[in-house]
Amino acid sequence: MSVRLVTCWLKNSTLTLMQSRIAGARLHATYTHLNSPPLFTSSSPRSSKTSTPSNPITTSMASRDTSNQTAVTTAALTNPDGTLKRPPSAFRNTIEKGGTHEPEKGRYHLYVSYACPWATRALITRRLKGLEDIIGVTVVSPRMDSDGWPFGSTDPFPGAEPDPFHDSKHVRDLYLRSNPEYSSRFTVPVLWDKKTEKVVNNESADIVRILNTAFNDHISPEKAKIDIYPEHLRAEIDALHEWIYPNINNGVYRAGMAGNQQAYEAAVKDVFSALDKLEKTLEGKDYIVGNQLTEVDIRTWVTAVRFDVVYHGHFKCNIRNIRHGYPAINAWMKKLYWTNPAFKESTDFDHIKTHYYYSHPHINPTRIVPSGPHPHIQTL
Ligand SMILES: N[C@@H](CCC(=O)N[C@@H](CS)C(=O)NCC(=O)O)C(=O)O
Repeated sequence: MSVRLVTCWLKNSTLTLMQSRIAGARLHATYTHLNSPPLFTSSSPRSSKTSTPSNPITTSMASRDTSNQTAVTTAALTNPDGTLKRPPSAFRNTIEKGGTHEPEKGRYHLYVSYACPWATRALITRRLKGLEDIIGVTVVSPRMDSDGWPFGSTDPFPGAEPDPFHDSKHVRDLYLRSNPEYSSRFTVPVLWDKKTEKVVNNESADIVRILNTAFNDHISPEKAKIDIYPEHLRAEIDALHEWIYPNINNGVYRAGMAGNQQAYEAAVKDVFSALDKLEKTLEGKDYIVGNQLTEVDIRTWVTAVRFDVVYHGHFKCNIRNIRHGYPAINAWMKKLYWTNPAFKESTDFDHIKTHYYYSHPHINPTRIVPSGPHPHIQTL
């Protein structure tokens, strides 16, 4: 029997498809990998024609747009040495005035899963910037099947919705509508252009920055003023992404998806060393950088909020938990949840727990979703 396992992992510039073969009780995985260059560093080359300081999404994204679309034809799980591998995101276009995708009210749509930390980055940013009337959202079922993320019409699950515009059964149908030749992973989030029927971008790190600035002329001055990647903090933000992404955001996946003991132990060590460092960074502070909410908070928070609930158990990141082991991280995480509706309203623990425990049968073959732990963040 051949089973395609898909998981929820990424880098700010990568995505993951796992395809593995289960023969009897044995699981054999084949892996491919493509490295993706880091995005949006302060020193990234930019096109002076299309890039402005306030819009860090560049034409270099567009020029990379199709380069990897057909490059990954088999799924990646781990390398021969047991470490996690992942291919890069394929659609890297932007929304900008004068570009292929112009900022327009009602033209764009986000397809997300509440379970996915990368999709949740986009949801939080949309809410934070007050883009609810500008960009629609559709939430898929958290239970991935052999065709990937199903819409609510295919897999009725509380909170899961049908595709409002097409007869899509799965998110993959959108990708194939956009590009029938597409042969890589069918990941969320997807930023969709209803006018051109194309995926604009499927990389959450890009989408967060697109939403940060592209629609500023369409929202209230108050919301337009919110800038989560401010010029004066960019170097610091970029430097934080350099260690938070590999060791925390992707670190938990490196631990959970490790193919052997050695790879697992190395990953877990990285996770907890980085959490120790983050704890020190957050002591006495409400935000990770400076005195204001930035994209680093958003990108780190989506992992932190899943930590005790799924990464501690399902991904075996169980040296400490956030609740008891990291008071400063815990306080920062809870404060954002309870004081900023963008965070709480983008979080659904039922979708989160169901997705992880259901969708990785190589880790949890019974697909039983554990009763605990209760998401402690819900208690003040
Ligand atoms: N590059 C993406 C990666 C997103 C990603 O890996 N999403 C996972 C869910 S958390 C997914 O959709 N996986 C499906 C698959 O691998 O086929 C991003 O950051 O936006």
